[in-house]
Amino acid sequence: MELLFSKYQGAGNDFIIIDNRSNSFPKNNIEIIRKLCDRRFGVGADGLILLENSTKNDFTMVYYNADGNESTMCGNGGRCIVAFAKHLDIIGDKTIFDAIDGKHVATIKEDMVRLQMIDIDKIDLFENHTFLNTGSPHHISFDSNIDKLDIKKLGKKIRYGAPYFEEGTNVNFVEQISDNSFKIRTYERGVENETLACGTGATAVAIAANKLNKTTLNTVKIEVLGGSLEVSFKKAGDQYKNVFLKGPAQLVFKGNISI
Ligand SMILES: N[C@@H](CCC[C@H](N)C(=O)O)C(=O)O
Repeated sequence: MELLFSKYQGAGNDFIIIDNRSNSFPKNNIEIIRKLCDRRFGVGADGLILLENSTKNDFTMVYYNADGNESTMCGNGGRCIVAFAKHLDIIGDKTIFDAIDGKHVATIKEDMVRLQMIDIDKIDLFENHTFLNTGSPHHISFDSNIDKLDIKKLGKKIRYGAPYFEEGTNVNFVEQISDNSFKIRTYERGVENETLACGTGATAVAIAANKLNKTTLNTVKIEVLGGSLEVSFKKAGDQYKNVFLKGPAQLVFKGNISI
């Protein structure tokens, strides 16, 4: 079978995106998804995303990690699928789409996509880390010199350790740069390595930083290895609402591949 795909990247977090409105993609074949994401034997990507029909909104996003398993929300993937839908003329400059964690509103202007994320009302604070779910689970620890860290080794230990075990978590190492900017490096579950950016991770770090009084501002800049992201939110008591993730989402190339 010949498969038409597009490859997108958002701050260096890269995805294969496929128009599956015809339901012809073999979505239960983990091996095919894994091979397509393989950087030597396939197209190469951190994840694969299907654009499918929605009965209520513009489209549905279905997300798979590079290991072939369907996973929870992907913030950068969500921004990239908005750019893809716009390139397909499915949407204009605004959209509402469905994803595994619910309905998402987004806007696109040139290659910048601003995506609404879920509201957050539960943040677990521990002595040396913070844990919260922004559509995907995130373990966050603040450090002084994250450039020096072996993210793959440290991240893997936390991802497979207690209390996460097999289900796992994404792991973020964070360094404060200024009042409202932070540098982060993320180990992603399902890629099982460091990626150049993680959107749900950037969102989690911005909210954790506010919760821990590391910033009092409600627009936070997040520097990642692949570029810059911006997270804004409204704090209402213990809740964080109107959470938005903003950053670039760009087409890298399109192609056909036999599967
Ligand atoms: N890259 C993502 C997160 C994708 C999901 C994650 N790997 C998981 O399984 O939790 C993002 O941009 O949010």
